[in-house]
Amino acid sequence: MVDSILPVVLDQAIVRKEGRQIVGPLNLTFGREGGCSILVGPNGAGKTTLLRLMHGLERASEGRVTWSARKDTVYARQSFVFQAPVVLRRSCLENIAYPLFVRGVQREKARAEAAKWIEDIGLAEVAHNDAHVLSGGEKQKLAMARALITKPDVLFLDEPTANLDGASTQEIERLIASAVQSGTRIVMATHDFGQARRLATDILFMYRGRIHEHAAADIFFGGPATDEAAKFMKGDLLI
Ligand SMILES: Nc1ncnc2c1ncn2[C@@H]1O[C@H](COP(=O)(O)OP(=O)(O)OP(=O)(O)O)[C@@H](O)[C@H]1O
Repeated sequence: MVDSILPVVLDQAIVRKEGRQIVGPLNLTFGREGGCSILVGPNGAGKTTLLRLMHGLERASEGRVTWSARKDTVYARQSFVFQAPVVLRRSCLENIAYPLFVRGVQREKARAEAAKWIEDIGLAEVAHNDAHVLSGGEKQKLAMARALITKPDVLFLDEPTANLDGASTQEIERLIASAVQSGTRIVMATHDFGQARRLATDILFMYRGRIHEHAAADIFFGGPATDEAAKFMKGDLLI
């Protein structure tokens, strides 16, 4: 078994939709060094498309995305949490255990592991309730636990706290920080600069489908190198 599905390399990767180039060409590598890479940039810059491309939900129209493992391993060892939490028609506990079930882990063992996670996210009392009755913040915590239970090499997060209040955001950020500590590489999009400052090891500033700037978080927040990023940081409209 490989140690990690990383590095992943994007080589001249382009995504076109309806004849329009919406992302790329991108040349990028996410290595094994760990951490939390955060994508920032205006609406429509291509952040979601880039995350989906890496996760295999979009195909490169040109160029390549190359992982350091076979396809089946790559799919098994990465997860994605969307802005709107995805909840399966099952109990809360079974939602969290589900990725272990599909990987062939024995049911009791999977449930025992899920029970630790449900305790950790504060939903033990509703473990056997239908997950659809949870609040938005609770659903997102559930989605995070389900994404993390397999200890993925990489976790993609697309604005995971966009619709959440402060307390729920804090909980999700705790899970993200703890995943980074455990060695999961995070690649995440956010519009929340405070969150980017709290979590990022490096920042990728995206604009019009391209990465305009990629820098260590302290360097980026100390003063972006490009005019576009500086304007964006100031809150100026980028058109
Ligand atoms: N399926 C599609 N068909 C056509 N155009 C698309 C499709 N998906 C995305 N786009 C376009 O691609 C561009 C990039 O979209 P994307 O959602 O990746 O941007 P984003 O940076 O995540 O934006 P936001 O911050 O608003 O979420 C946008 O102009 C969008 O309209």
